[in-house]
Amino acid sequence: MAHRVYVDGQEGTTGLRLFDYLQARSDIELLRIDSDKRKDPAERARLLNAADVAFLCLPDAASRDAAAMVENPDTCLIDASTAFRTADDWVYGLPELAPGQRERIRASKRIANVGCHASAFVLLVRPLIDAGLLPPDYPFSAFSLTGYSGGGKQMIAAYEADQDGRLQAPRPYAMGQGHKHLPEMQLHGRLAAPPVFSPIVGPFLKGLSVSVPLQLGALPGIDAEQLLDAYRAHYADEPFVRILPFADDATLDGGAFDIQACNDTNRVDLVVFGNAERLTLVSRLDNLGKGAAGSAVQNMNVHLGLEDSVGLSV
Ligand SMILES: NC(=O)C1=CN([C@@H]2O[C@H](COP(=O)(O)OP(=O)(O)OC[C@H]3O[C@@H](n4cnc5c(N)ncnc54)[C@H](OP(=O)(O)O)[C@@H]3O)[C@@H](O)[C@H]2O)C=CC1
Ligand SMILES: CC(=O)N[C@@H](CCC(=O)OP(=O)(O)O)C(=O)O
Repeated sequence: MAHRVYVDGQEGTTGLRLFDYLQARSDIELLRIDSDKRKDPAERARLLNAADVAFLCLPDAASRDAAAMVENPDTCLIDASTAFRTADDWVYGLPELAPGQRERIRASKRIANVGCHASAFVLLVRPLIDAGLLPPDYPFSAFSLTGYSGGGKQMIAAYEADQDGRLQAPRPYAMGQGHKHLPEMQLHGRLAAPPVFSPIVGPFLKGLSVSVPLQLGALPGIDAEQLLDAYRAHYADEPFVRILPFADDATLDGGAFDIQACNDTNRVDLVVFGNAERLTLVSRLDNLGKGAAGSAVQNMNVHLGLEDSVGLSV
């Protein structure tokens, strides 16, 4: 029998992308809300409680309201917002996080999907901390370059309407160190303190890359190959994680890193750049794919006991 699936927020950026993934599947029965009722609490509550899996593709406050509407103990919620990513009674929706995470996602009815910047950061640092190669109190920092679809419908509209070209240069933001992904970066990265985090939005739709610089002088005995070995061991059986060989930037992607190379896939690429003194750990993913809707589908697959990759591309 098909799994009944409802997308609350079906006309938003993440919701539309999820629809693309789900519509094509014969094992899914999509429960649709009439467009003019999409903010009607009674209709939303009816569909949320009729679903086996309900995706919340909503702003944080609306996600909290939606979660409170669910009375059916069999409804599994997969929330795309920031609302529950560090909550004790929700499971972090990153199957690759650590041993046992897939089983936790399978067993839980409350799955908090990842933040796009946060997942790209956590996938880089967590295996190295778990392997004892980086200390949790290392003074971490990270840059993230992202496409404007990460800001949802309003930011997409602003970029599409940019008549005077003011948005055509990259724009750093959240410089006051209050970005909403910092708590999940710290908790799920297992860091002693939040990183210094510098996101930058650029004039392209999608694609995201996080860079984490490392000063090897502060990490005696550590080199790039050890870090790559730890990635290879940790991600050995992961269908969506690709470890690139140690790189100098003159050889990869024709001389400049292509942060859109994972677009339209659910893949994340990890690469280590640098020399014997200084390294940069770099990840890239599609912020709407592995950073949002693709990852939400992967979590649903895991929860339902299916192969991670059903309906997703690498
Ligand atoms: N875009 C991205 O790359 C990522 C987004 N996310 C998260 O996913 C969630 C959705 O983001 P995104 O799709 O980008 O946002 P959008 O603004 O594009 O879409 C949000 C949708 O939610 C609807 N909505 C708002 N309030 C309510 C309500 N009270 N009841 C029902 N529907 C409501 C909106 O309705 P209307 O159509 O009327 O505007 C809109 O369709 C957010 O929490 C975001 O932080 C997570 C990872 C990445
Ligand atoms: C360009 C841009 O604004 N991007 C968003 C991140 C989008 C994302 O990951 O979504 P969550 O809000 O669910 O965490 C930001 O940095 O806030």
